[in-house]
Amino acid sequence: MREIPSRPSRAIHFFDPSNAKMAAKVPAMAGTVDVLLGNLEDAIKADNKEAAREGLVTIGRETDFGTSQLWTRVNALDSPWVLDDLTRLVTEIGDKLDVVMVPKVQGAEDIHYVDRLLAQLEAKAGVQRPILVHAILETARGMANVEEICGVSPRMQGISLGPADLAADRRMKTTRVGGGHPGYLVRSDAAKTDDGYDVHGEQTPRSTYQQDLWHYTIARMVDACAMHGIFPYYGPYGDITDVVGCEDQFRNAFLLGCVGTWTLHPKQIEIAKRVFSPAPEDVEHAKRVVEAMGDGTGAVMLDGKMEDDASLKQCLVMVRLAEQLAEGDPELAAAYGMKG
Ligand SMILES: CC(=O)SCCNC(=O)CCNC(=O)[C@H](O)C(C)(C)COP(=O)(O)OP(=O)(O)OC[C@H]1O[C@@H](n2cnc3c(N)ncnc32)[C@H](O)[C@@H]1OP(=O)(O)O
Ligand SMILES: O=CC(=O)O
Ligand SMILES: [Mg+2]
Repeated sequence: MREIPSRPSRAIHFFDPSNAKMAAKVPAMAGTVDVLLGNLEDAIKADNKEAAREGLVTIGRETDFGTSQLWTRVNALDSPWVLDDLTRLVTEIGDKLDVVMVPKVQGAEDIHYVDRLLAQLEAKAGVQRPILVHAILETARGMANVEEICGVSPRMQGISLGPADLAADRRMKTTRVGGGHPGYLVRSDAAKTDDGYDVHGEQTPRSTYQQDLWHYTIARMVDACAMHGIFPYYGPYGDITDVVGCEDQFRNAFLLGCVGTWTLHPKQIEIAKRVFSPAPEDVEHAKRVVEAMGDGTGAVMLDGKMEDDASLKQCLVMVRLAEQLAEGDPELAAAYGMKG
């Protein structure tokens, strides 16, 4: 493969194939969410690992996924389950499986191993196209090696941030699954008083602004992915009830360059689809810039602002994403004024 296929993947929706109630919902979700991911790793009880694997084989065989992709997250490479996960899934449903997500990737050697194993299993099972690989960025060593990981195999489809494991591995002092922390903030200066400085803000309140714990990590991941032509994603937002905080975290990732996110609960799917589809007003503006820029060179004024080759390129990113999403979604096509 010379180029990783770019398909909509705004929401990578996690389900537990060993949970009968959840698994029963999957066929009806096919075609409504960009990616359905059968999770075999964390969040699946050790006693249910085999049931989850077999549940995914059954779902893979029996479900018509329509426009949705089927992904899996296999167990970690140092676990007793991963060899059977890969062997069973590729030989039984390899033709349906688009992407294998590999957790806790440390370096190029992990991807080499999965790459070789997939090639052997694909050949054995007669799978006609390569199954792609997606790494989770959730160890400090993986973070240090992120550029190398992104470029190590032509199967590399993308990378997701794994904020929970990464926080633990880095020994961050948080206890959450993704999202921010109220203690990670900056504070305005203390006012000077006759007695010195009003450090507690008793007379002159000092404003605080919560900072983004994940800014550095996401930005570095985005650069590493862009450099190698693969796709970056935010990961889990564990506070299912905080739909507002979830939307903000997703939007930060979208603005920084991510193409999608994980969804852990059905209520996060709508948020992900909305946030990772460009806003119609931004698409409208981008189309006007493209129109105004003519052959794409020089500088023009539009609404009092200078536009040139560089802003045109940003606008083309927006328009092309909108066109891609409009192709499979009549409602978005209408909102963008594009052909569905
Ligand atoms: C750090 C990491 O690795 S994150 C990735 C690993 N974690 C996961 O994959 C978690 C996936 N999600 C879940 O397990 C669940 O959503 C939980 C445990 C968070 C919450 O589950 P519940 O307490 O059952 O949620 P809730 O009661 O709101 O569910 C409402 C309905 O949605 C269903 N549902 C919940 N989550 C999902 C899901 N991910 N996919 C499909 N259906 C789901 C429930 O079965 C329930 O169905 P019902 O109305 O027929 O009873
Ligand atoms: O697997 C995801 C994480 O945040 O850890
Ligand atoms: Mg993890």
